[in-house]
Amino acid sequence: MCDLVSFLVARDPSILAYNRGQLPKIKIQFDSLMESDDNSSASSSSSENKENQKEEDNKFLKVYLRIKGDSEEYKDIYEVNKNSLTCKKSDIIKKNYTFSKIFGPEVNQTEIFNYTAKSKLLSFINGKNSSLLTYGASGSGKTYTIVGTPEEPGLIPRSLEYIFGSITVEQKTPQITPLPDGFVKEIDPQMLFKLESKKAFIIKAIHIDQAAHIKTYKQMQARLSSEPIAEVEYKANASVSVWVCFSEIYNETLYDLLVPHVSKGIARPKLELGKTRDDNTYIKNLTILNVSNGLEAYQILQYGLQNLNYAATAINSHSSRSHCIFTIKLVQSSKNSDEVFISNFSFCDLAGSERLKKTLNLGDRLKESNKINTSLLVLGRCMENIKKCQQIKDRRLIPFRESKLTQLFQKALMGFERLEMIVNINPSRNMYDETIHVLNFSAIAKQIIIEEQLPKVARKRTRFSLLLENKEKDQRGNNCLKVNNVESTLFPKEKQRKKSYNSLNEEYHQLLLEKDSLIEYYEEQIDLEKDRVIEIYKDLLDKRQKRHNDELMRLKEEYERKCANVISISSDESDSEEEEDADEWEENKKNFKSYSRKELIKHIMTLEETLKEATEEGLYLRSEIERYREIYRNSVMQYAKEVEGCENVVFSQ
Ligand SMILES: Nc1ncnc2c1ncn2[C@@H]1O[C@H](COP(=O)(O)OP(=O)(O)OP(=O)(O)O)[C@@H](O)[C@H]1O
Repeated sequence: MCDLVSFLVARDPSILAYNRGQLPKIKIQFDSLMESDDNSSASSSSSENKENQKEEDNKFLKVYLRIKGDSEEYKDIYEVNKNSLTCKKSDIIKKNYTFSKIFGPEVNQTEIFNYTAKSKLLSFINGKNSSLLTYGASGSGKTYTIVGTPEEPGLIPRSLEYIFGSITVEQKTPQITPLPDGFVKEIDPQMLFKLESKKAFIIKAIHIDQAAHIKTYKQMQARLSSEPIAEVEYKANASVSVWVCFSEIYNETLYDLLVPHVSKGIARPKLELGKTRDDNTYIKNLTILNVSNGLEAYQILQYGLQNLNYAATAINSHSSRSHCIFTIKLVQSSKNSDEVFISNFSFCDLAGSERLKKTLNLGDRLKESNKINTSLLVLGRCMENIKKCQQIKDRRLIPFRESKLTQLFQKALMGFERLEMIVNINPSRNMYDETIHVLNFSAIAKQIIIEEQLPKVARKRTRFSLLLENKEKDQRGNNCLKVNNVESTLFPKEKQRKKSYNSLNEEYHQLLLEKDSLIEYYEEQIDLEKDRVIEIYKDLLDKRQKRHNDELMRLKEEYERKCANVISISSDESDSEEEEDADEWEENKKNFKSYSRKELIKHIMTLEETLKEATEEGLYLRSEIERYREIYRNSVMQYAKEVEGCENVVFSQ
C-alpha cells in the first residue's frame, strides 16, 4: 500500500500544523489590507492606545452585521451609531448590541468583501485556515452575501477571482491531490482520469446556457479586475494548485453537492464524519476537484448550488433548507522536497433560523425547520459554553458532538483557526422578533476569544522516515491490541458498563435536543391554535351582535308604529285618558332601552292584543252609531209626515 500511496506529509489541517516559515513571501500592493474598526488605513494605528485596542479587538471572534433593505425604512426601529446598534421598538424597551463593524443597506458587495474576506485570503495564501459563516433569519441576505448574483457577485466568486489573480497556478496537472482528512496523495493516471472526467461532467451538466453563463462570468470578472490584488512571489521551485469541495448538511445528514444528480426516488448517498489522529473532524469520501481558473471554480460552485436543497417558505420564496459549506483548498508544494502545505478557506451559508409561526411550515418543511433550528441551537449552546469554558479553561463541557455543523467547525469555534461571522438582518418591522433572536446569538458569539497558538514547525518527511514511522505505528498498533486484550479479559464488565454509559449519555443528549425542539414546536402550535380560536370567537360575536342590533331596530320601529296607531285610535277618548296615555308613552319610551328582547316582544304582543280589541270596539261603535242614526232619521221623517204634512226631509251630514 505504501508503495502506491505516498503520504507526503501527514498534517493537521488546522493552522497550527503548518510551518509558516517555509511559505512563499507575499508582496502586498496596497496598504489597507488589514481591517481596522474605523476603516482607516494601517497608518492610523500608529498610536499606542490604538494598537492596544486593536490587539484587544483581534482577540475576539469578529462578528459583522449587515443590514438588508431600504436605507430609510429601518431607522424607525433601529439606530446605528458607529459599531453599535440600538433596537427601539418602543421607547421603554431599548436593546444595544455592538459589532466589529456594521454595514448598512447602502454598503455594497465590494466593500463587504474588502472588509471581511480580503485580509483572511492573504493569511490563507500564507497557509492559515479560515472560515466565514453567515448567520441570520430566513430571507435576511445570507446567500446574497456569500454567493451574490452575476451582477453583484458575493464573497465566494470574489475570493476565487482574488486567489487566481494573486497567485500563479501551475497549469500542468498537479502531481498530488489533497484528501478530505488533510493528507495528500500522489495522483496516479487512473485517478487523474477519474478527476478530469468528473470535472468535465460537472461543467457540462450545469443546466443554464453555457455560452450565456461564460459571458456573464467574463462580465463579472471584468468588473472585479479593477479591484486591487495581492501579488505573491514564489520560489522558482514551488508549485501551487487550487482545489474546491462543496457539501451540505441537510436534516443533520451530510451530502456531497458535487456528485451527479440521482434519479427521483433513489436516495442520495450519505456521507459520514471521520476523525483524524489529531482530533480533526472531516467529511469522509468528499469529492475534491482541481480548478485551474476562476471560471472553472465558478462553474463548479453553480453546479453545487443546483444540487442544493431549496424550498419556498412564507418568508423566502427561495429559501436554502440546509447549511452549505464551500471550501477552497490551496496546495503548495516544493519541487525539491516532500513538504506540502495545505490551507483551507471555508464559506458556510447557514440555513435561515426560523420561527415556525412565521414560516407556516408543515410536513417535510416542518421537519427541516426543526433540524435547522436544532443545529443552530447547538451552535448557540457551543458558543455560550466556549465563552464559559474559556474563563475556567476547561473545554470538556462544550456540546460539539450534538450536531454535524459544530463538529465540523469545532477547531474554528475553539479559536484555533480564523473564524468570522457575518450576521444578516432584515430590518422590517414584522421581522423584529427574529432579528432580536439573531442579535442575541451574535452577542454571545462576539465574546469568544481567539486563542492565538504558537505555530508548530512541520517536520520534514522523507519516504524513509515515513517507512520508519509506519513500522512504529504497526508496532504501536500491535502493542495496543495486546493491552486491549488484557484489558478486555481483566475488566470485561467495566468496559461493557463504560460503553453502555457512553451510548446512554449520547442518547440522553439527543433526547434533550429533541425535547427542546418539540417544546418549541408545540408552543408555536398552541399559539397558532389560540390565534385561530380567538379569530373564530370574535367572528361569531360580531355576527351575533349584528343580528341582535338588527332585531332591536326592527322591534323598535314596529313598536313606534303600533304605538302611533293606538294613539290615533284612542284620540277621541277623554283628555285625562289622553294625558295618562301620554305619560305612559313617555314612561315606556324611557324604559324602552332597558327592555330585554323578550320583554319587548311580550309588550308588543300585549299592544297588538289591545289594538285588536280597540279596533273591534271601534267597529262595533260605528255600527251602533249607524243604527241610531237610522232610527233617528226614520222617527224625524215619520213626525214630519204625520204632524207637519211634509213628504221629504233633507238631513245634513
Ligand atoms: N443587501 C441586499 N441587497 C439587495 N438584495 C438583497 C440583499 N440581501 C438580500 N437580498 C435579496 O433578498 C432575497 C433573499 O435573500 P437571500 O436568499 O440571500 O436570503 P437568505 O438569508 O439566504 O434566506 P434563506 O435562509 O431562507 O435561504 C434575495 O432575492 C436576495 O437577492
